[in-house]
Amino acid sequence: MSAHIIDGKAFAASVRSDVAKDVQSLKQKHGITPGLAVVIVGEDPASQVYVRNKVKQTSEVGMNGFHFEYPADTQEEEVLQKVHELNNDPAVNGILVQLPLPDHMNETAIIEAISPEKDVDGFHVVNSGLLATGGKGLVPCTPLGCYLMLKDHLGDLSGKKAIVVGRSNIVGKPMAQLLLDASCTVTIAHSRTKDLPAEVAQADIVVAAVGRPEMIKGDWIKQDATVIDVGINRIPAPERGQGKHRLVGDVEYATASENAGAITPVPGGVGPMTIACLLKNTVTATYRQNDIKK
Ligand SMILES: Nc1nc2c(c(=O)[nH]1)N[C@@H](CN(C=O)c1ccc(C(=O)N[C@@H](CCC(=O)O)C(=O)O)cc1)CN2
Ligand SMILES: [Mg+2]
Repeated sequence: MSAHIIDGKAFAASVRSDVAKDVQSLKQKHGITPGLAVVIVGEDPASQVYVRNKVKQTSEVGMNGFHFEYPADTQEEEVLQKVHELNNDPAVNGILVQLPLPDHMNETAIIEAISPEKDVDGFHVVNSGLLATGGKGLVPCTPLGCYLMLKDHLGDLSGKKAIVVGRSNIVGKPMAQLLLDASCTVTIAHSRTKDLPAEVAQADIVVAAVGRPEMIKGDWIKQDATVIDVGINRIPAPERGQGKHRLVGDVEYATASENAGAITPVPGGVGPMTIACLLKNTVTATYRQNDIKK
């Protein structure tokens, strides 16, 4: 049977609509307009598209957006200076520095310079520590989006076997923490995992975040499993014409759809939820900074 398609685009629209209501209420009841500052360094075309969408959606939900662009050869010190300025700006409730940064910059140093209360990407070590210890921090947007889609589709996740393929600090590890927190039995798989097909075949929930096109084969997927595909890979598509490309995920979508109970598409799955959760985190940060209970 063909899997249910989890429509991340529609779900993201509903998250944004809830965010817009919260923003309206913050303005009316408290006279506060949440502000999100986005910093981008360099000219990576994909990053520029993501940042443009972040800035556009920030204003669509009624928040103030602040956008700072730096050329690729900017010194790290200049970006750190901007982060310090934004940390001290009361009109700014959320700060994010778009990744990846140019090679000469120390990504960790820049992320750690962001005030944890304004770190709406949830990448600061204080926020990862809070997530790991069950505290109330800010949760990275992509895993938060995956988690919300899983909860919406499956309801109670407790007791389910979940596998997260990929162990990055920004997706794999926080995703595993969220699933563990929801009482799943969690396996984190990576490039050294022995017999990955056998590990995947046991999972009720598969989160693929390896960044390798269609690496997870459809026939590995257990019958009726829920598959969340974080990968966004651009591959050549000569069938569409010379020099053309298409997007695929980390999961072999067509064959996985035959076994899975539900699956996220690429595009239109996890990607749109990343930006919706960024806006959600900015509202959460604003509530907390102003000691307002929702
Ligand atoms: N500071 C951050 N940097 C990066 C993050 C992040 O969360 N914070 N995540 C990614 C990029 N990203 C947001 O920044 C992002 C990626 C993809 C999408 C998205 O909507 N993708 C579409 C397809 C778009 C396309 O055609 O290329 C989809 O999946 O439908 C949104 C946000 C790395 N950097
Ligand atoms: Mg992300």
